[in-house]
Amino acid sequence: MTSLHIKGLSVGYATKEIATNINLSLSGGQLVCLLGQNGVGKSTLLRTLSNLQEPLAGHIEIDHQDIRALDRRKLATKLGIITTEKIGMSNMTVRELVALGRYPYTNWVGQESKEDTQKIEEAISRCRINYIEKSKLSAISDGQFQKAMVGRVLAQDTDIILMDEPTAHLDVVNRVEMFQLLQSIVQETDKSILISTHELDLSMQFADELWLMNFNAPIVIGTPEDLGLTGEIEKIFFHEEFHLDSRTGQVKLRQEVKESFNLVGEDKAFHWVQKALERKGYGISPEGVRIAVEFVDNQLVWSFDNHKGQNIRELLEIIDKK
Ligand SMILES: Nc1ncnc2c1ncn2[C@@H]1O[C@H](COP(=O)(O)OP(=O)(O)OP(=O)(O)O)[C@@H](O)[C@H]1O
Repeated sequence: MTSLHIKGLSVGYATKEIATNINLSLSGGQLVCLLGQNGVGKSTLLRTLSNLQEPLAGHIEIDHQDIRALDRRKLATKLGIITTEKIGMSNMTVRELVALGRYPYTNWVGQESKEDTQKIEEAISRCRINYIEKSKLSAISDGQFQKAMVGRVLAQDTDIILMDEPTAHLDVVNRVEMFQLLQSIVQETDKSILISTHELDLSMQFADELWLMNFNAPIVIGTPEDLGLTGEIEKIFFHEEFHLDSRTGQVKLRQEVKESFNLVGEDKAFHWVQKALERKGYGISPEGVRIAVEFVDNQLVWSFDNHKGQNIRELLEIIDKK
């Protein structure tokens, strides 16, 4: 199995160094999510790892060979990358796009061998895009296009796959489907996938490992759970006015709590009432006035200070009037 080792790597541009002294490894059957704020250098790192950009210092080794010593075709049999650049081939069909992944293997006339055909068909099925394989790229949605791009890199059949923001511009259903697809690939094929992403909540749920990139700091590595526990995740998304709750991926405002309530009751009702109270600047504490909630016959029932009601808006109105 192919492995990638990064040793003392510095990445950046002639005008500025973006990240220095990076030491990391990537190998079999792992989905790794590279997280960090805009401009921290995620794309620069991915481009450097795939030899699209020269490192400023250090080495990137695949199977203990420096990638700069491998010719393009050889490297393309070991590592595949999907960047965010749009490819201007809208007249091509989905199948033709996936077939492009075979370029390191096809013979000089570009004819498809039996093995090529098999790999292309496998990639199409795995990405569940059979139903659009004859469609033109100009006639498919962003979500379908992203899956076709994954199909192309799967057809390339490399052990290591890098992707720059594979869920950019996708709706929530397609974003989840993309993460499920990537997880199934690493679990069933033993490939390693490294993606840069802004999807904190999905990364927490699907990644085997997170690489957290922060400005002027070493990259922090660990399982989502370890980094959630140690507070590292909240650190990289630090902001004076809000923070990201690493358990839920939700934004929480740092605001003065106006008043706290002793919220008690059923789980689902508790969750949504708590969310509403926090949005309005209230807190939850056993010392506060009691708010009891239930969820009966698919209906919220709350009671507070001699009032009873069935929706959260009424509860907030009563609290606000007090
Ligand atoms: N060709 C370039 N020449 C000089 N600086 C560049 C170049 N491309 C990017 N940069 C700078 O490098 C830094 C890192 O950019 P990069 O695109 O790698 O960040 P990123 O973490 O991928 O950001 P985003 O989340 O917004 O995609 C930024 O300050 C950016 O302005």
